[in-house]
Amino acid sequence: MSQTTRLTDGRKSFEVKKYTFSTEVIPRLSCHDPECEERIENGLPVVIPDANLVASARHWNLDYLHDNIGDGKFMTYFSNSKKFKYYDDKKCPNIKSFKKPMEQEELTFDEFVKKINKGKSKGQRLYLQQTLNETVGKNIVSDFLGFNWNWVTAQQKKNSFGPLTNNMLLIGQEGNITPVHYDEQENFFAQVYGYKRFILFPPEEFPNLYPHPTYHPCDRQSQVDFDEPDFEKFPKFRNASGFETVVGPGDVLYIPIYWWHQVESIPNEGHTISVTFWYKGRPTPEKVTYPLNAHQKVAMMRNIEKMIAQALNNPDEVPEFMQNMVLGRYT
Ligand SMILES: O=C(O)CCC(=O)C(=O)O
Ligand SMILES: [Fe+2]
Repeated sequence: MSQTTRLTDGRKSFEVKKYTFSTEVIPRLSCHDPECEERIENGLPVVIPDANLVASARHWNLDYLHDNIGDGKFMTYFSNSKKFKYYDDKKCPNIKSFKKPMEQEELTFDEFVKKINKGKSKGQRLYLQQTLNETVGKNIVSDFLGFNWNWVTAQQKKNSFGPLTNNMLLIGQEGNITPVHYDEQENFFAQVYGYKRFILFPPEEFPNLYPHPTYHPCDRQSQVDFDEPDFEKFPKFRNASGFETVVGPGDVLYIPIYWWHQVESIPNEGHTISVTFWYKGRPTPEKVTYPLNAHQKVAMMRNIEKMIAQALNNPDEVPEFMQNMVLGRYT
């Protein structure tokens, strides 16, 4: 029997699966609370219930989007399990034995809605993940313009984030899971419809989470499966300890750059709808201070790994090269 635990978003409470690691709750703070500002400034996650970032989209649901989103194409992922583990198509040739963990196809919104129902009979799940673009209909444009750009742009300026790179629309079936990974951008994650469980780990947890090599299609994703952790292969995963929360309609979660996150659409209203606000990170400071922080060290490791892979010009040679460099010398 798998154990469960209860999590709340402050309004509703949910029974969720209990994993092997311990977690603390991510603080939920008003956008007017100085502590909320402090956390964002210090690169710490916080749930903000009253930023009204996507209040203009509070009426969004599948029917409304179906009628208003237009005839554009939406990248949709198909998985035969609950998990949607991201992979980079361009890196697939680097690993000959790599089996794609999911399929992807660009669909119109109408096709997406129809395929959700077809998928159900085949035990196949869908997850739409598409950057909002100019193909959307006029009502969606108007909702988009009504986002609280004042608040989010003020945050960007105050915290010296780089430019906004995109707003990704995510529509997932309940039960869908985005396995644990980190992104190289700052993210104000806005929940529109339904509830999502977020499990976060700070960049310091890099050694406990065993990310795939940078040249692997699943770069930035952990190799550890939370449902069946292989402690022999990944012994330090026993030391992992994280943070978690549930976000519901109207909530914003600040996910700091390089913070690990697993995201689970909680079974409740059939599906979930979210919009991301991704920003480039802060510029590297002119005067570096020491010791470097964990996120700077992760960025450095990535650069060194990429340099080695590029210099060898053959991904197959990287593991032995890395081992020769480290094993028995630094271990
Ligand atoms: O909501 C999800 O399923 C994934 C979201 C995510 O990974 C992100 O916003 O960076
Ligand atoms: Fe992410």
